[in-house]
Amino acid sequence: MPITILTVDDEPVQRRLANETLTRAGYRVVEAEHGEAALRILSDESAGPIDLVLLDLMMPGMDGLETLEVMRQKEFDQPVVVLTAKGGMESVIAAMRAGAFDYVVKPVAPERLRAAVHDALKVKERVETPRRRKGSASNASISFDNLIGRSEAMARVITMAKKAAASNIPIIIEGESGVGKEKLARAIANASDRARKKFVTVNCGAIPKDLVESILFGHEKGAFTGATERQTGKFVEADGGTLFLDEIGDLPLDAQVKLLRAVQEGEVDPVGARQTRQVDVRFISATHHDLLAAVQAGHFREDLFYRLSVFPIRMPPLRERRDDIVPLAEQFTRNFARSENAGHIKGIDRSALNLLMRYDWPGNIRQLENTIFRAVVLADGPQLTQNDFPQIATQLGTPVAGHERHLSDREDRRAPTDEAANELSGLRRAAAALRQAEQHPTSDPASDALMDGFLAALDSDDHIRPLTEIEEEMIRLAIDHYGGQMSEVARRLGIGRSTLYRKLKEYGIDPDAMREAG
Ligand SMILES: Nc1ncnc2c1ncn2[C@@H]1O[C@H](COP(=O)(O)OP(=O)(O)OP(=O)(O)O)[C@@H](O)[C@H]1O
Repeated sequence: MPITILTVDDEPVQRRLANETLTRAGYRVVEAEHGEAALRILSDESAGPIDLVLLDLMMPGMDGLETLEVMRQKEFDQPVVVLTAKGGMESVIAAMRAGAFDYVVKPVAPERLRAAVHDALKVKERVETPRRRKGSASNASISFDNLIGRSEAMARVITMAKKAAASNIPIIIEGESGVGKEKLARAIANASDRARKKFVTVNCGAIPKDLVESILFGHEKGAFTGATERQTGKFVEADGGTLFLDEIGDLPLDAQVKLLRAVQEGEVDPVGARQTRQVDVRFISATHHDLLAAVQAGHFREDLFYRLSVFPIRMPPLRERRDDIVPLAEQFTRNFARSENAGHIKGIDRSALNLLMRYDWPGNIRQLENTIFRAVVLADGPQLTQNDFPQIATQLGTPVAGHERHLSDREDRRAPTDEAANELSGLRRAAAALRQAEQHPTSDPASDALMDGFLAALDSDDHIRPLTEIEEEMIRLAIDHYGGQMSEVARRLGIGRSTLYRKLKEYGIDPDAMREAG
């Protein structure tokens, strides 16, 4: 079966252009003229599997972003490349946040489209290969020693978790999705005296409501229609070991009653069984909800809450422990370079690390891990650089610089594309950035220049800017770029530290204030 791409665009001419390029590259193409039609095709099994979706963002009715969001809710996990008109950066950023793999600007240059599709399919294929992605240590070897936690916040979490590991008290780990709650739970279990016993996980949010009891507590053969075999519940499975109740806040109220009994008495009643069964289980629960608020709203039983949260541990999101970003990124790079046979990648450079440090990571460590995976699979050079993170660069407002470079790595530079021909030159772009800053007086032109990682050479009237202004901006840029490490700043600028400090005074630059404003 050839690889199939679904192109979704309300404009027939655009569809035809994209289809020609894709068909010529050997793909099978299926078309939809709006979001609803695309979702119908994705749900229709007789239409055959769809490997990738090329999605226009601007469409009447359900637009591209809405379509992407519904796709993700319905768990259609095909990579999505979005199409945008020039100037549609806001919706591109939103689409990237919603999980789009890449974007291409209309009019679409054939090489650019082919490169985006090729890259997306390459990452998809690697994700789907059965061999386990080794970004992290395997479950059995997870210990406090291989948990990365250089930040103070994470060091506190680990100290608390070590204390909890020594006892048998129920622990609840609170934190956003992807912060590492399960990983911490495993480290606790592996450091406890139950280390050699089972660690059983239940995702309470993923169990269908009418199966919760049977999955947790088990059932006898014939206990209900469809119970053709006896099933040992998760509690019995974990007997003697640790039971990890993930997303505990999603447990339905009636299952909470039974859970309370199991926690209090150490007894479970398999569905349809005549006798109760004693179990010896250590509980670690996790939630991304505010469980106390759920108690107050009547969605979670107060008695169960107090039982489970004897020892609460709050895991801060990655954006509150930025010191962990660099060691995590370095470790993921090393591990993926090994597991993905990308031995040519020796590490990750400063420019990339600086970019990753500036991003907020709404999907936390899991998102960072996936981002590095994608970069390792696609990078050609010996080091990952900021150009290998076009998605992050786009969301940070540096799309052109990041993306353009990303393109040029893959395109024939001798044959300028329509898109390349339409790009503004560096100088013009710098002037445009400055003009934009003028139109939004709250934003400071210098910091805009910092954001974009380049210095504007022209002012709003297209005249060359004075050297002193550029020097001041360059110093600010360097402080930002090297995270406030002043000896590095001086070295890179090619001046002595005392000259640097004199200039800071002259321009009224306060590196500490800059760092805090971060
Ligand atoms: N300290 C760490 N060092 C290295 N890798 C980590 C660390 N914490 C988490 N990870 C990795 O990040 C990913 C997400 O971690 P984990 O599944 O534990 O998060 P979670 O908070 O339980 O997520 P969810 O709430 O979505 O279930 C995993 O692949 C895990 O191996």
